[in-house]
Amino acid sequence: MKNRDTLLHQQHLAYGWNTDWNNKMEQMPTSSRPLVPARVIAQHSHSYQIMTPGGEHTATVTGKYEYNATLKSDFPAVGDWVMAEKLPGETRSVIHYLLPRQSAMVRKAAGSAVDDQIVGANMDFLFITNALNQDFNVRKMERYLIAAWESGAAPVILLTKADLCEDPEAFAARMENAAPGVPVHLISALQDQGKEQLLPYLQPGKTIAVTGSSGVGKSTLLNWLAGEQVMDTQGIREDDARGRHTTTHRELFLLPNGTLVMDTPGMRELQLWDAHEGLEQTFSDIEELASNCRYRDCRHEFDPGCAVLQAIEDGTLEAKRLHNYKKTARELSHQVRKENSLAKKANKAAGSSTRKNQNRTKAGSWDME
Ligand SMILES: Nc1nc2c(ncn2[C@@H]2O[C@H](COP(=O)(O)OP(=O)(O)OP(=O)(O)O)[C@@H](O)[C@H]2O)c(=O)[nH]1
Ligand SMILES: [Zn+2]
Repeated sequence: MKNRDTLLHQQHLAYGWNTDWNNKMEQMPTSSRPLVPARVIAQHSHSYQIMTPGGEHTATVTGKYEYNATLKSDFPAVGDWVMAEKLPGETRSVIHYLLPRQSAMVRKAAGSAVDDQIVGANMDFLFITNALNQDFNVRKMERYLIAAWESGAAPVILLTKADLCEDPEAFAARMENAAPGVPVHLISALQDQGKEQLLPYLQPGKTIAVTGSSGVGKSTLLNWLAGEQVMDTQGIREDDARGRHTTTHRELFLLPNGTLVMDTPGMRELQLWDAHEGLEQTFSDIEELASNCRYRDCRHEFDPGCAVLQAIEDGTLEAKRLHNYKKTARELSHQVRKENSLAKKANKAAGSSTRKNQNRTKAGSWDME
């Protein structure tokens, strides 16, 4: 029995617990309850799967947690570390509070400035995938990059299905231009090519989220990295048509080498909102040039002494890239205005019920009393 406990304890440690998390836990208010740290590995509509020192448990949040939560993002999400209490004699736990997130992918609920949802938390790396077929789209990748920079995780671009492309290097070069400072890797899961480039990310205890549009090969990639079938792929779904794939639903997997990988939804569902920091990082080449424009509020249009236009003239910057930058900046500003006015309307309608929101504590800093 002793052995088994030790093993499970190690298994828990393998889910990414480290001294940083231990410090965060120690900064939390003390509790008289026997709380242990656990990591959320799947989210269902009313419950979670969590990995505790005693193995995998089903869990729900306490009533007090629910009462204090005002935003969707206050609730645990896949990848979160929570403090949980085991229910006696059961493989079930209750979640008392959340440890402050180190990084988070946020999905804005459409039409609401305040109600955002976390689609993945505490990732170290974000693999942004794009397939080297008709799917290849620089502009789409720029949007993913903005979200990635906003999340706090380090973005890595994977160009998948390299076997389908005549000149993959040319596409890689285009992507590198569009993603300054972001590593770009060419891979083919089907032909087992390029895995060695991913080894620096595949470290024990590190968490990698994989994102990208449907069909780019995310599931195939995860299975390839795992060296076994951990995800259903589209090819397989087609074979067993009538919903026979009712395997237990998991969103955070432990690879045999100790790396954690997370499956996240595509960006179609991820609205960009108030992402100006991410915009600046995604277009850091333009931001850097702009710092040399004569006027601080240069619009890079017809302005004299514009370093950005000069770079286009010199051929060191693609005109298309400036075009994308401006277009995205406009979209973001438009989105912010739209959401703000919707939020104002919602606030008016809600009246006094928003008072609770103003008093709420920040996500991750739950008061234990
Ligand atoms: N030629 C080629 N095809 C691939 C490769 N990787 C995946 N595919 C194929 O692309 C299709 C989609 O792959 P999936 O892994 O299911 O894609 P996904 O991104 O997980 O799709 P969703 O689950 O819809 O998000 C399947 O038919 C795979 O066999 C690759 O490296 N080369
Ligand atoms: Zn300028």
